[in-house]
Amino acid sequence: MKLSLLEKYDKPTPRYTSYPTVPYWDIAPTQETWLGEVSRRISQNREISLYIHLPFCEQLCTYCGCNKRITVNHGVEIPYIESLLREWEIYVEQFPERPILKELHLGGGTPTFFSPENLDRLLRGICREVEIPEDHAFGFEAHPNNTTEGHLRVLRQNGFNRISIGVQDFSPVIMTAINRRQDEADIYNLTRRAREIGYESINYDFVYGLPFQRLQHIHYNLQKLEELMPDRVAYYSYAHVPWKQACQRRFTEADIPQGVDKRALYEVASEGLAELGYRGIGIDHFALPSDSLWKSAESGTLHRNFMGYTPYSTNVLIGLGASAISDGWNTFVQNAPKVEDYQNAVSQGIIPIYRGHMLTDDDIYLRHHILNLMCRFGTSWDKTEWDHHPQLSTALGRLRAMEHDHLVSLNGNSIRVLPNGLPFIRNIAQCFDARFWQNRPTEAVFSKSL
Ligand SMILES: C=Cc1c2[nH]c(c1C)Cc1[nH]c(c(CCC(=O)O)c1C)Cc1[nH]c(c(C)c1CCC(=O)O)Cc1[nH]c(c(C)c1C=C)C2
Ligand SMILES: C[C@H]1O[C@@H](n2cnc3c(N)ncnc32)[C@H](O)[C@@H]1O
Ligand code: MET
Ligand code: SF4
Repeated sequence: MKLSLLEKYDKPTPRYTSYPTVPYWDIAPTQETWLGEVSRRISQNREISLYIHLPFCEQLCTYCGCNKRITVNHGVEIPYIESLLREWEIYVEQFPERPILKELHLGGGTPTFFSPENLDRLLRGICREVEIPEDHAFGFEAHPNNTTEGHLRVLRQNGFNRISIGVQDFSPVIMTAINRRQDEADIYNLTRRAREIGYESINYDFVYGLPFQRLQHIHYNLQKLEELMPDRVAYYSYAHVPWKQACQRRFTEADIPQGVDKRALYEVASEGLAELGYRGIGIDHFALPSDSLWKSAESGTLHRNFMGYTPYSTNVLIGLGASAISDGWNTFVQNAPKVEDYQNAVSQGIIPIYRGHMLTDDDIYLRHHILNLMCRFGTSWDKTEWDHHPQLSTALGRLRAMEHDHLVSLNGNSIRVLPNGLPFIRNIAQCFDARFWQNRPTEAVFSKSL
């Protein structure tokens, strides 16, 4: 990659898991409005997705950008499960019909911090109220150092067919640098057992740009990938957001690969993955051609929400738990991030809406183009849009500079991302982010785009 391009575009940029992005949300709906909206959408179409946030971890990984709570006290498990079930009950009381649960994701923190028995109790409580279709995608984030045979079995019995293993990097020196205890043998065993028990899709999460990470570490990861061949791989760019995550302040900037050095890590990883037969999907995702994510990318039905890329686009995504985000297509809400605040509110029958947003017609219009760019690397419009959406010509004005840099090609009524532009897809999508350009942040909010 040319240094000049990298210097020009490697700026703080949203990841576009939503539009508008979270810092630009304005007015949250009331609980009544939100539940009314959920109910209205389910009466149109019963398919829903569910995200459950399980925030506890025993040990703090210093690179981590997620909402987590570190504790070794497992006494927190049962009260937290009770809160989740209570929150679910608030939703269930409002459902006009029995929803069809198409997608279920347990994220964290560390879902496998919870005992298999407690997870079983949670899932039975959830699934009692829904229909589960034959073609469903239930997955969980598994920490290799504490996922047991018991977890694999109990989750499989509850319909789970996907597992996402947090590998991050195979090299012990990198694990030490980020204060993460994890054994290569655990990843091997977990992968093998998950296959034997019947999980259909195994994903590995990796991160590039971690402190002290060099090309040799990426090559080592590729060697392990060749042996283990998970169905999917996510290779995330390390999001360095020390203003938000105090734990990241333990790294000095000099320890963290940046600029061309960081970019080279990704390029070696993605070339290596291609040689192993993986296909790139959107940003930072790869899948074998047999995997549903690749099939949906091929057929143009790929979708992106708060959980990242997904083959499904359901009517409503409900997020349960501290900090969880719900997406009702025209309305977003996020729960209180602090565990205590979340639990106190729920115990009083209140969904702790911490912030949210009701999309305007302009937001909905611009999101359409941003989703097309993030999922399909191009977007188009028809003539009438010019008259009704003045933001279109403003966005195209911004894209001309990128055309000059051979990142995109603009034709009468469409744009297409060129191969040179793929690394800059977040920057390209940002041309349509009217809220960003109207009110550019004066302080650090987003991680850098590369
Ligand atoms: C599957 C688990 C989730 C991951 N992220 C989210 C979930 C539910 C939710 C989420 N992630 C971000 C936002 C901010 C809003 C937005 O960009 O639209 C939300 C609501 C972005 C984000 N994610 C991470 C960081 C440090 C940030 C903020 C800074 C930035 O814009 O980059 C960390 C992180 N979490 C997840 C991933 C894959 C990841 C980093 C690559 C999972
Ligand atoms: C859910 C997944 O999010 C990724 N993840 C967690 N924190 C960060 C960060 N700061 N930057 C990039 N990726 C991160 C890990 O790969 C984890 O497995
Ligand atoms: N906590 C688990 C891990 O680190 C899941 C991914 S990080 C949210 O492996
Ligand atoms: S990376 Fe996973 S285990 Fe580590 S602190 Fe973050 S959520 Fe917890």
